[in-house]
Amino acid sequence: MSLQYAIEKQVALAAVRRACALTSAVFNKLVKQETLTKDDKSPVTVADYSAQAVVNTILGHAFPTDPIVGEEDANDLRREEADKLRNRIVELANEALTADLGIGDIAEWGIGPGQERTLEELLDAIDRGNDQGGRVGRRWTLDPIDGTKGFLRGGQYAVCLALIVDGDVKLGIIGCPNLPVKSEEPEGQKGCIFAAVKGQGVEQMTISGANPTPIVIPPVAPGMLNLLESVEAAHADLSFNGRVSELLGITRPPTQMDSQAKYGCLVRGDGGVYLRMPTKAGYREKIWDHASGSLLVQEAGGVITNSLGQPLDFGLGRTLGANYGIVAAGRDVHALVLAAVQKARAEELEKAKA
Ligand SMILES: Nc1ncnc2c1ncn2[C@@H]1O[C@H](COP(=O)(O)OS(=O)(=O)O)[C@@H](OP(=O)(O)O)[C@H]1O
Ligand SMILES: [Mg+2]
Ligand SMILES: [Mg+2]
Ligand SMILES: [Mg+2]
Repeated sequence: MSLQYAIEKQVALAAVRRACALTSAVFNKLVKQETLTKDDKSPVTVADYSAQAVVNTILGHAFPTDPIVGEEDANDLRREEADKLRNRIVELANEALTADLGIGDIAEWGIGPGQERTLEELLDAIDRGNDQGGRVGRRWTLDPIDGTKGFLRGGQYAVCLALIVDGDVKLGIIGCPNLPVKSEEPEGQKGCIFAAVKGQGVEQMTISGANPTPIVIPPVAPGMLNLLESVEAAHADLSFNGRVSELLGITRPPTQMDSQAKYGCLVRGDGGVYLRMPTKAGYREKIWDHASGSLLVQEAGGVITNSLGQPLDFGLGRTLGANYGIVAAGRDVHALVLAAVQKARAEELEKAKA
């Protein structure tokens, strides 16, 4: 008997691998040489659109009735003046879709030599990401490039794809083209993929899908705890994180890193705590920014909650609803971290009253 979600995992890995190859190619060919135009760079790049086109094309082929909650849409691309951008997307997406079959790939998923798509097909594929999410049914959620700013800086970014059934994340993939395979060798081989299936644990493999290796969050040696946090100060309250570190007696500096690559680092033990508190009232976290990471944490033996200690709810729509931040850590440290977060929050409220 085959494992549950085995086909979904194979297809999702194929899609994420092709999107990772595409984003790496864009960085090497266009970003490094500064040939992206201003329009390509802000607020989303040609790589975000092309990667979403590739992943949604493959999902649409393999699972034609599954809705997709994707970050991007093709509205701006359909404008007359976006013709250059459109041409680039067709070129990049087709290069990725028609590349030779790799580990586990099957041509029936619409990939491999000769499987070019037209501009209209690719724009429609991007717009397949327009599902509104919800409590009932099966759907995918995609962040074609999480950490777009990290991507443009040549730092960390991730291609993130998850399958959600009745609000519960069943499969989560995070592709990190720039992440060192071994954290102890930061200048060594780069590019890894993390894959988690509910009830089946987490694997780390190379960016080509080779050497899948099960991983669990290792116990943290005393004094070795540190925080994994955003690079962008607008995305997380970094001074709050400083106070939490102080309360926990953490002396190691935080690791600042863009994207859900942070969740990959957490599960393999590069830093013991993921902490992300809101910076401004009103911002709601998007499901594609945390679905894959949340399953990784749970399947690697960790705990992920909001700052009230409640589970994250992926059945509310495109967002996680009211934002009480996100706290993730190994099972042995999560309660300690949560207590420190709540103490720091109470101090803040006291100060605001005074
Ligand atoms: N105000 C605010 N608060 C919280 N989060 C926000 C905010 N604004 C944006 N975003 C989302 O942050 C995503 C990037 O993830 P990170 O914050 O982990 O990495 S980073 O260091 O900020 O790049 C980023 O994902 P991408 O858009 O895919 O890059 C955003 O969805
Ligand atoms: Mg974005
Ligand atoms: Mg994102
Ligand atoms: Mg994104």
